[in-house]
Amino acid sequence: MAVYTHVSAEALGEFLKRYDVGELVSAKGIAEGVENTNYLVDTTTDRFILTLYEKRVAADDLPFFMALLDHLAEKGLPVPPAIKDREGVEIQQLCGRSACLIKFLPGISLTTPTPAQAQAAGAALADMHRAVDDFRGERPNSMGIATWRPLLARCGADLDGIAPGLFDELSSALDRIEAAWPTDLPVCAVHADLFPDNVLMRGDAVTGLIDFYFACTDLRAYDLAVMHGAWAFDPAGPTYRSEIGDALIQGYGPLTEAEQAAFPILAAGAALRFALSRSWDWLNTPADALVTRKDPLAYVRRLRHYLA
Ligand SMILES: Nc1ncnc2c1ncn2[C@@H]1O[C@H](COP(=O)(O)OP(=O)(O)O)[C@@H](O)[C@H]1O
Ligand SMILES: N[C@@H](CCOP(=O)(O)O)C(=O)O
Repeated sequence: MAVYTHVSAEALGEFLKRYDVGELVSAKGIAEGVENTNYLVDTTTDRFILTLYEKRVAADDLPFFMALLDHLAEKGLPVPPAIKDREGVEIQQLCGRSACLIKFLPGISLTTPTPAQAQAAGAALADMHRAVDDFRGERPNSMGIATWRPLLARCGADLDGIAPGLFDELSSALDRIEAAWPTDLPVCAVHADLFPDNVLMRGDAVTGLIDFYFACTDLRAYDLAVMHGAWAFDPAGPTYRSEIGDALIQGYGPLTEAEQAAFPILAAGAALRFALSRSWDWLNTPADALVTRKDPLAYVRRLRHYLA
């Protein structure tokens, strides 16, 4: 459930008057998602997503995310830019939160992708990386390799409550990953969280890349490595679906030799990143919270696969 902040019909009707989007017809809270409050909003002229940014998205980062979305939309990518109000403003305040009215994109979020869908999604990631060639915005990765050791330390011995020996296992995985992490690969603006649920599709066609709230400047092959872990395994983690992994990489197109050589360690790093962030959430989200906690062990299993 991802409606943390309730927006009354009166407040929303008043908010929409800033825009040239007609009158409010209906608004429904969207259950999917974990980070922000999202509403599906219908007006007399169109359909939109209203997002209120909750504590995990820093207000200072919103200009980077919105500039990136504007840049990609101008290049024809299927991403949802924020709608500008009559004065050209994208980032607003509503109910005490930063908020944006966002273009609605058609399509459905994937759960179990087919090889053809994985190929199309890999190609869409490559399109994005080409399109940011002339994007000048920069944002350090707030969940990048430099943050993994401090996060591991913050989780600490409590990790062993998730699975016996987990702290030691993640510590030695991090030692290996840090020692082998490449520093000289091509860097660009990356999505950094392009899981199947962040890709909207109709059949085998990508109709939307959404949820850019981890986007940052990092190794471009790391973006593909994040996708590889998220797409090419069964959800619980132990079974690698090579036909999906191959289709994703084929869709993305050729990596440099150095990127290919580094790919297993990048994929291990990505698996560790999600094992750690999910572990932190697991340990710090009450079991009766509105949000469904995601299983950290699904990413520990992927980590074992990449480091085997
Ligand atoms: N621009 C959009 N167009 C259509 N649906 C969207 C759009 N943005 C979000 N959604 C829907 O809302 C859900 C949650 O959005 P998401 O950005 O993933 O939330 P969160 O940031 O909280 O994880 C998505 O799974 C999708 O169904
Ligand atoms: N994709 C991450 C969690 C981030 O959540 P999102 O709803 O913002 O994509 C995970 O699965 O751990």
